[in-house]
Amino acid sequence: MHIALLSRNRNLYSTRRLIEAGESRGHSVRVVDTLRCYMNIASHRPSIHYKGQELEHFDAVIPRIGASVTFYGCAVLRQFEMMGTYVLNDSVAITRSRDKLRSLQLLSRKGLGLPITGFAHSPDDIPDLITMVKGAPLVIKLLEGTQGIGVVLAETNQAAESVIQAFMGMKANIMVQEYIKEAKGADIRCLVVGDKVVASMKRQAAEGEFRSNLHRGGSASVIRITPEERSTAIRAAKAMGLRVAGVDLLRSNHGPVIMEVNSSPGLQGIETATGKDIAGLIIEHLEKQASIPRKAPNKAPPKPKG
Ligand SMILES: Nc1ncnc2c1ncn2[C@@H]1O[C@H](COP(=O)(O)OP(=O)(O)OP(=O)(O)O)[C@@H](O)[C@H]1O
Ligand SMILES: [Mg+2]
Ligand SMILES: [Mg+2]
Repeated sequence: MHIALLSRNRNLYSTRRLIEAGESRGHSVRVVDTLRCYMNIASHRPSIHYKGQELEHFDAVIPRIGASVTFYGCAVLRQFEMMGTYVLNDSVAITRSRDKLRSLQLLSRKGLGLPITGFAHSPDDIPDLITMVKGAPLVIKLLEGTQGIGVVLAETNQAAESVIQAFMGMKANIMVQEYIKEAKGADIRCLVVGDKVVASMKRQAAEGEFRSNLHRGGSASVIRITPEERSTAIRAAKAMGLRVAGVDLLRSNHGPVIMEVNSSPGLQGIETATGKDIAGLIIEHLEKQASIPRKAPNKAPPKPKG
């Protein structure tokens, strides 16, 4: 296969590993810088231009689209879809995954477990909002946050109220969530490829910290997940329409609850923690999927609603 790897930087761990895995399985892999793609969208024959030339035909595209380039990256990916190219995760699913509220609403509709989560616009509704998520301690999250930045634990209702007021005053979009105390600062990352969890790891927050993000000093280790956790992760990826996803779960008293679903999950942490060749498994999945004949080149497979 000739594979396009949409990525801003070929030196990133995940990008390097996917090139390595693709080439070692006999494929050619070209790194295409997402932000250097441009296109004439009104053309009868959709195509993509790149650094002065038309891009060649690819059998498959692996999108690695960072949160800061979601909008442009998804437009580029959509163009590949219009050209009939097989994409590992499609643009609609990636767009959906980048909106935390929309994702949680969709997962809730599918009956998946979530922490009690609320959101509101008006400062007048703050006290009610706090009651709705069962009061402090509670977690307040910026919808656009990443790497644990913008995630705050409020220990009292009073603290919660002032933090929410402050965020609202800054016109920041937030959600308020029940604090899953029993998770004890740990979360579980399940890496889903196709309809399987191919690897999972536990991330434990550093001493005195409740956020388990590796960027916040958390540490990763291998973990055995329960059948319920496994099926929750698979159902979550499916609900989002993602073929490859990083599903983050918390172990709560009422079973696994989903925190978020990532559409470009990093490979470094999970490959290091588990010693598994995840990049290889992704390429293997791509080989199987891209070879399935698709009916109309311009039509993407059916997608879940929302
Ligand atoms: N409701 C909650 N109860 C307990 N701990 C939580 C809760 N929400 C978040 N956390 C902790 O805070 C960490 C960061 O939260 P979250 O993953 O939602 O945001 P983020 O990491 O900033 O977003 P992203 O993963 O997209 O970069 C989680 O990994 C988890 O350890
Ligand atoms: Mg997170
Ligand atoms: Mg995320």
